[in-house]
Amino acid sequence: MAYIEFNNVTKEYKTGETSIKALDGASFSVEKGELAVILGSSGAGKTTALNILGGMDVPTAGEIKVDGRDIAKYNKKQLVGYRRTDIGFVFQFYNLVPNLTAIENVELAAQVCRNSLDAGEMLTKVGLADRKNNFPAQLSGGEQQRVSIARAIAKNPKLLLCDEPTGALDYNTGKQILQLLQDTCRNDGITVLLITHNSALAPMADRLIRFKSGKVTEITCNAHPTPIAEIEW
Ligand SMILES: Nc1ncnc2c1ncn2[C@@H]1O[C@H](COP(=O)(O)OP(=O)(O)OP(=O)(O)O)[C@@H](O)[C@H]1O
Repeated sequence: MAYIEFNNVTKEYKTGETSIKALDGASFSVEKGELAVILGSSGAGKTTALNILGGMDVPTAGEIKVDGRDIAKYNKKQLVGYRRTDIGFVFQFYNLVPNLTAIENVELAAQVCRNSLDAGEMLTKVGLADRKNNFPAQLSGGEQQRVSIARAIAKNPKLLLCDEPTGALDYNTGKQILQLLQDTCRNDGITVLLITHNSALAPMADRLIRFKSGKVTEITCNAHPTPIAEIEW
């Protein structure tokens, strides 16, 4: 059994008479320690799949196994615990607490986890040791995203889920962030799932998962992923 098993998952949103199938029998798996890139056009169901995998949303039907446990069967309390301890999120717009410093933002996340890692060490890892006492407004977009990655990995999560993490960044800054995510996966053994619109990033993946109209239309495994530094777009 794979580390992540997303089996025949459906998510239907009903508003009045109309219903939208954001996911329509989507299936994929990811092995432990892999970097999986999720590609697909707008509205294909990528964010819905990631949110369900992260315990932020629940499926209408289907099975979602993470490390052998079916999280689709979790009750609300179990989902809170799962989100808190097992999942690190990185979003397009950082979502840092504005009136806390960089290190306080990382500590805040680490405090709620049992096996959390040292906040200062995580900021050093993402190259921000000398900016730890700055507030988010004093940091550039790329630096804020580094803090949000430090915050996510300080939880020592099973999965690092990244939804368009470079969507708000320029080319070079975005590339540095992708390098950091690739290094985190390689050096720390964290399983990383990364949503992007940029199909040029496909070669950086151990596994490429393509979504279309709520379904997974293609899964490709790559034995020799390309270092992000060698990818141009
Ligand atoms: N809460 C919701 N209520 C109703 N429809 C929703 C809701 N969330 C998502 N949808 C719909 O489900 C479909 C899939 O959305 P989703 O955000 O997962 O796509 P996506 O592939 O992540 O798109 P994008 O790349 O633009 O972020 C879309 O048609 C969207 O409008």
